Formats: sequence, C-alpha cells, structure tokens
Amino acid sequence: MTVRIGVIGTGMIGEEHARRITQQLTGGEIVAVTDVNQEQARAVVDRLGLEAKVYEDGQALIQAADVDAVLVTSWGPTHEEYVLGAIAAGKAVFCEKPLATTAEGCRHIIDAEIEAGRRLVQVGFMRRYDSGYRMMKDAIDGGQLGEALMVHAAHRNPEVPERYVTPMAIHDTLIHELDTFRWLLDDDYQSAQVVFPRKTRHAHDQVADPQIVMLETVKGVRIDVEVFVNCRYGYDIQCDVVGEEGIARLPEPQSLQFRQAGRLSNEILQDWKQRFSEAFDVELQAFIDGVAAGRIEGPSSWDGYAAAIAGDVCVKAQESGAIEAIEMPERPAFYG
Ligand SMILES: NC(=O)C1=CN([C@@H]2O[C@H](COP(=O)(O)OP(=O)(O)OC[C@H]3O[C@@H](n4cnc5c(N)ncnc54)[C@H](O)[C@@H]3O)[C@@H](O)[C@H]2O)C=CC1
Ligand SMILES: O=C1[C@@H](O)[C@H](O)[C@@H](O)[C@H](O)[C@H]1O
Repeated sequence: MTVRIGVIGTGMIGEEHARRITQQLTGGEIVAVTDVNQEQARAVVDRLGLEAKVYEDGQALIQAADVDAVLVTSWGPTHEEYVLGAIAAGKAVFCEKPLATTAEGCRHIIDAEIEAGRRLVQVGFMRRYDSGYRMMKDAIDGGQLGEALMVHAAHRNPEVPERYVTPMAIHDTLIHELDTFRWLLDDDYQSAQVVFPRKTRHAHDQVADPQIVMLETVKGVRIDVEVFVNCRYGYDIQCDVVGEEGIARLPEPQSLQFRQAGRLSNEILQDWKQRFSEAFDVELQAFIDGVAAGRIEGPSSWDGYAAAIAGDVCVKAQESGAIEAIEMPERPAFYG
C-alpha cells in the first residue's frame, strides 16, 4: 500500500518533509498540498516534481478522498484546528511541534483522539529518533550510569529572526528538550525556574538571550538547559546525563577533522535541517509505516500535552523569576 499524504504548510520544513518522503523514504506519496501562500504551494509541487493537487485550504485537503494521512507543517497557532480536522476525518496526522500552542489546545486534541478510539497523532519530536539520543537512552535504561542524577544541556542557534521573542525560547526551542528529557529519563517535571545571564549584543530588543532554564523532575533529577539563540558560531545541541556510575555525553554530529594551515578543526553544523536530518528521516518513515500498518506510535498527543504544560510554566517562570510548580495530570490508560 502506498500511503497518500497531504501536506498543510509548504514552507521550510513542509518542503523538506515532502522532499524526503518523495526522494528518500519508501511507501509514501505526496498527493495534495496547501498553503495560505498558494503560489508557494504550487512552486513546491513544481520544484519537487510532485503529482499533487494544490488545495484552497487545509480542511479541504483533509477531506479529500485520495488523502490517507496528513502532515501539519504550518505555523504553530494553526496546528490544533488541522489535527482536530484530521481526527474527525479518521485520518492519521503527523503534526510538527508544537502539537498546539497551549496546553488547553493539546487537551482538546487528546479528548478528540480518545473519542475516536485509536491513536491517530504522531508529534514531530524528532530527537527521539536521533541515533545519539537513542544511544543515551539505551545506556540509561540498561543501568550503565546507575540512576540519573543531573542533566546539563545547551540548545544553541546561530541567530533568530526579529519575530522571535522571549517566550519562543520555550515554546519554539526548549520544547524539544522538554519532550526529550521526559522520554530519556522516563520521568515528568515538578518545577521550573528561568534565569537570564548578561544579554548578548547580538539579540534584538524583544528577546532575552541567553536564558538558563532549570527543571526538577518527579524523580528528583536536576536539569539545566542553556538556551542561546544568537550564539553566532553554529547550530549546537549539547547534552550530558550525569549518573551515579558515570556520565553519558550526546555525540557530536559526524564531521571530518582537518589539520590544516597550522590548525586542528571540525565543522560545526549551521541549522536544524542538517543536525537532525537522519532523525527526520526515521520519524517520518515510522509515520508512513505506522499508517500502512494501521498503528501510529512514537511521540503522542499526550507527549505534546506534557511538553506544553511544562512550557507554559517555563514561560510563567520567565516572568516571575521564581521556582514555579509543574502539575501533570494523570495519564489516561489510552496513552499507555
Ligand atoms: N522539528 C523541528 O526541528 C522544526 C520544526 N518546525 C516547526 O514546523 C512548523 C513550520 O515551521 P517552518 O517551516 O519553519 O515555518 P515556515 O514559515 O517556513 O512555513 C510555514 C508555512 O505554513 C504556511 N501557513 C501558515 N498558516 C497556514 C494555514 N492556516 N494553512 C496553510 N498554510 C499555512 C505559511 O504560509 C508557511 O508557508 C512550525 O510549527 C515549527 O515549529 C520548524 C523548524 C524545525
Ligand atoms: O524546532 C526548531 C525551530 O522551530 C526552532 O526555532 C529552533 O530553535 C530549534 O532548534 C529547531 O529544532
């Protein structure tokens, strides 16, 4: 069976995902696209040589008889309506992070999915599919570190646009760590605090940069994440898990080491597309295979909700400077 996929939002990542489904992955075909910028949608169809219909809007695409599954790669505030539309149509949906921009929006999706009676949603938390993070999880689950005690992490972007403002350091950027560390540690959060070091002169007026987010998990693990989105030198993701018996460090992405002109150097990647390219491949192949098998797995709506709840509290902590409690509701049996 070829899974016929519709893409809502043919911007940067929408085109990237359509390209990889068309040119690299197996079992999927892009048969429909839409974007509020219809010209852009048509340009992506031409650039990728797709046999795909351009739809007026996302809901029309979702209803199309020849669309088996939906990719939501539009802007965050539009995700909830499209995910709910796909669920109502009984169609599997891969939704890029965030699942919804508020915990309440995620709750609406959870209620609809439980009502539908089967998992239909996979959330685009691709770090769970990154080989380095998977090796870390194997080491933790295998007891090689003993119990995890602390996590030291950094999420560095070379620069961000003018539209990027202080809360986005949480909802747009840290959301990846908020999901990853729940999965890595098999844990949930109990508190968050945000502090602001001296501001870099490379940050515009509306974004506090860098930020340090400190989290405590239910099991007592202490996590600190540096979020630095105008670091200038590259796209740099770091993670050390400190356990009773040792430390596991996230591997650097593979790169050539040069001895040249009196220097020893490695390339530092410059964006998320390069750094997590393989993880995107694996997560989307898993989605295609899941649709074909009628069994969607991977990051669920509950994971999207949990990250959103923690994210909302982190934004509150940005404003208060205090240690803010994170209260996670009981996870329904539906989400295992
Ligand atoms: N997993 C990851 O590492 C990454 C995830 N993302 C996520 O992917 C989503 C898209 O981000 P980008 O591709 O960077 O943005 P983008 O701005 O390049 O593309 C978004 C596209 O959605 C379209 N759009 C907006 N509202 C729409 C609507 N109501 N219906 C149809 N199309 C609509 C826009 O016209 C635009 O073409 C965001 O949720 C973002 O958080 C983005 C980059 C990396
Ligand atoms: O999700 C992503 C972007 O939307 C976000 O803006 C970046 O900060 C992250 O590094 C990237 O993974």
